[in-house]
Amino acid sequence: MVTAQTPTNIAVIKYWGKRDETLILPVNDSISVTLDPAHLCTTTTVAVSPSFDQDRMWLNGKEISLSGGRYQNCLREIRARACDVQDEEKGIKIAKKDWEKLHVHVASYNNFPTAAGLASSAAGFACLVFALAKLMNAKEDNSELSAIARQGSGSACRSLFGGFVKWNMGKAEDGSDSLAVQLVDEKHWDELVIIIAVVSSRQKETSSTTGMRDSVETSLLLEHRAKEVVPKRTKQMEEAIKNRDFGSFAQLACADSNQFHAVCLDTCPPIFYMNDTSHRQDNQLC
Ligand SMILES: Nc1ncnc2c1ncn2[C@@H]1O[C@H](COP(=O)(O)OP(=O)(O)OP(=O)(O)O)[C@@H](O)[C@H]1O
Ligand SMILES: C[C@@](O)(CCOP(=O)(O)OP(=O)(O)O)CC(=O)O
Repeated sequence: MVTAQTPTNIAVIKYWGKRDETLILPVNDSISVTLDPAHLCTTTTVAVSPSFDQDRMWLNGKEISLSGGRYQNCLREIRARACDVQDEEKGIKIAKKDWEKLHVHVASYNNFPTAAGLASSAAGFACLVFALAKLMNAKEDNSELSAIARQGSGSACRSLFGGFVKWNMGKAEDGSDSLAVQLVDEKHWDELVIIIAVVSSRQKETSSTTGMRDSVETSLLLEHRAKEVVPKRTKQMEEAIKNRDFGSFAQLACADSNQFHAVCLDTCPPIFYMNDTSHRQDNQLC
């Protein structure tokens, strides 16, 4: 049995739009900051036993179906990388080839609202992949694991690292170069404080997956954003982070967030992720 804890991450240059829905390959690079694990995080326990007759998962205490492609992709990819496990003290010996036949049980808890816009899928899939990799003794490093977590939820690839993280969109059709890299670790800018103001803990009306699919199909602004705006803005953001230049960082993050919401509004049917409270707080902050 293995237990892992993974924090969520908040994008300051946002991922919005896929060029491949199955492999979860994005239309632009993105940059995020990973929160302190003491705050918004997922805790996931994975267990294996010869008595389990199928893979099962409980999320926040309720059983969920693992039949969806995203969970199956993560399980399959980690199983393919499983290695021998031997713990003489505990009398455990599992050979590499046995993992194909063994089933896992997963229990996961988010200590913050699920599916409410706080990146529960990011912390959730990163934690699941990390815990499975430890359980099955996979030898891959965190960037390699990020490419697997990405197949659970795009933003999850960035939660495998602390500090500021970049998800390189990559070019390869098989997604092999679409992975996360750490830009700077959590100590680089430790005077930066992130305040999360929860304006609603209700489940969003449009999931990120559906929302970005509609945007890719209908928003011309998305195409302009991905091709013209984000490449330049990503470089500027990397520079602001490297220099701990809060003025530029804040300006770029606000501009990117506003453009993301503009793309949502440019989508048919339009998507609204902000409510009256968010607008009131925006007015106070800007
Ligand atoms: N701890 C977890 N382990 C595995 N999967 C999870 C976990 N938490 C959430 N998920 C999955 O992620 C889905 C929610 O993802 P969704 O992208 O809609 O919302 P979000 O990630 O909270 O918000 P956003 O992406 O806008 O920040 C859940 O329905 C569930 O399938
Ligand atoms: C607005 C975002 O938070 C969207 C995150 O979308 P997801 O990663 O949740 O989407 P899927 O890949 O379909 O699971 C921006 C971001 O985190 O970069």
